[in-house]
Amino acid sequence: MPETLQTITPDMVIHDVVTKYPATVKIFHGHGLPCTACSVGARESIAGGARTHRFSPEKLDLLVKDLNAVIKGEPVSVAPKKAPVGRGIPINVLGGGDANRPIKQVIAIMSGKGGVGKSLVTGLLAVSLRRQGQRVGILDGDITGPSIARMFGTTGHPTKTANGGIEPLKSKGGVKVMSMNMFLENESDPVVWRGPMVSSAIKQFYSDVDWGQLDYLLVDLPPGTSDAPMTVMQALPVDGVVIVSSPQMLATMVVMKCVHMVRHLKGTIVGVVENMSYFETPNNERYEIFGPSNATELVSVTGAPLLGQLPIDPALTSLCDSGRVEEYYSEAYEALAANFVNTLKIKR
Ligand SMILES: Nc1ncnc2c1ncn2[C@@H]1O[C@H](COP(=O)(O)OP(=O)(O)OP(=O)(O)O)[C@@H](O)[C@H]1O
Repeated sequence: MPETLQTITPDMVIHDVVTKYPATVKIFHGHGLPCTACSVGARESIAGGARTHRFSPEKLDLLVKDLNAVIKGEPVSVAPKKAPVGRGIPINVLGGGDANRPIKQVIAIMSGKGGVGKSLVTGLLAVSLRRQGQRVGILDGDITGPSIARMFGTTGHPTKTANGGIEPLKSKGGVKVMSMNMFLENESDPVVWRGPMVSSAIKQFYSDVDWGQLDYLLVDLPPGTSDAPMTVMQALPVDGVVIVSSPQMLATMVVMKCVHMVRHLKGTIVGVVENMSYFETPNNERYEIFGPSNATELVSVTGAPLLGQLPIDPALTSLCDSGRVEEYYSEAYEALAANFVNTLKIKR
């Protein structure tokens, strides 16, 4: 039975309306109300937004009438306007569910603490997904500390495509990569930018890059829960978040901060990964170098499945440093990629 439509009223929060009825985003913009592209829209009512933008009562009535019309598939009084990728457009509204969009799933990889191997896990997950025949891109959202391009050995500067977009660099194995390093004269040049410039670069990496058709765009977020990762989460149509942690109590405590942040932004944690779980000797003996696993706890605090427990492997460091991450093979990463794909199939 079709779901009963709820009548949209001026007191409803803009975020709730566009989350429930994504078609309304273009109507808000058609009426010249940009709240869906602004962080205020996450908590502002339709009437409040209209007040801020000096709508007359009649104009507000017309907007509400059109919002109700569009959800019923009836004609509206304005030309629906394409909404910019913006802060107030909730996670999933721009993304999920549209089988025709060129990038099927945008997944952010996040860690509360720096150095737990988030970038490495992003890179190796992409490698394994690619081996399984998936079309994968990596957007290196760590603008001030990018490492993805180096890991894949993608050198050179991106060029313009025929339609004016930016062509991402492609790794040997076919992973499309976009990273700030590609725009620097020297890889070691620092990017000394304030927050707004960082967020603008990240948005451009999403919207101006010609990603083509992708099954997964993995976004390697900057570490922590500060302004930068929050911007990524708000600026891009993220369908889900994978949290990477390591077996330390401290890391689990910090994971809680990620969980709160993702929930605050109304996102979905699709899985957790425990990196550096153990070291395995050539005789298959396992040592838990950083202490016993706290995967069970990770699952319980996030409410998301454990996608993989990854070993410490000294071979990785030299492969990453020499841009040969795609030469690495480990069953643990193949299992991670398989779990990732299956989990997202279920979520879809
Ligand atoms: N499982 C592992 N085995 C061996 N080395 C690892 C493993 N995981 C990560 N490393 C190494 O640890 C270092 C830090 O990893 P990485 O840069 O991926 O961490 P990060 O969490 O993304 O860091 P940042 O906080 O700077 O973004 C790298 O040199 C990486 O090669």
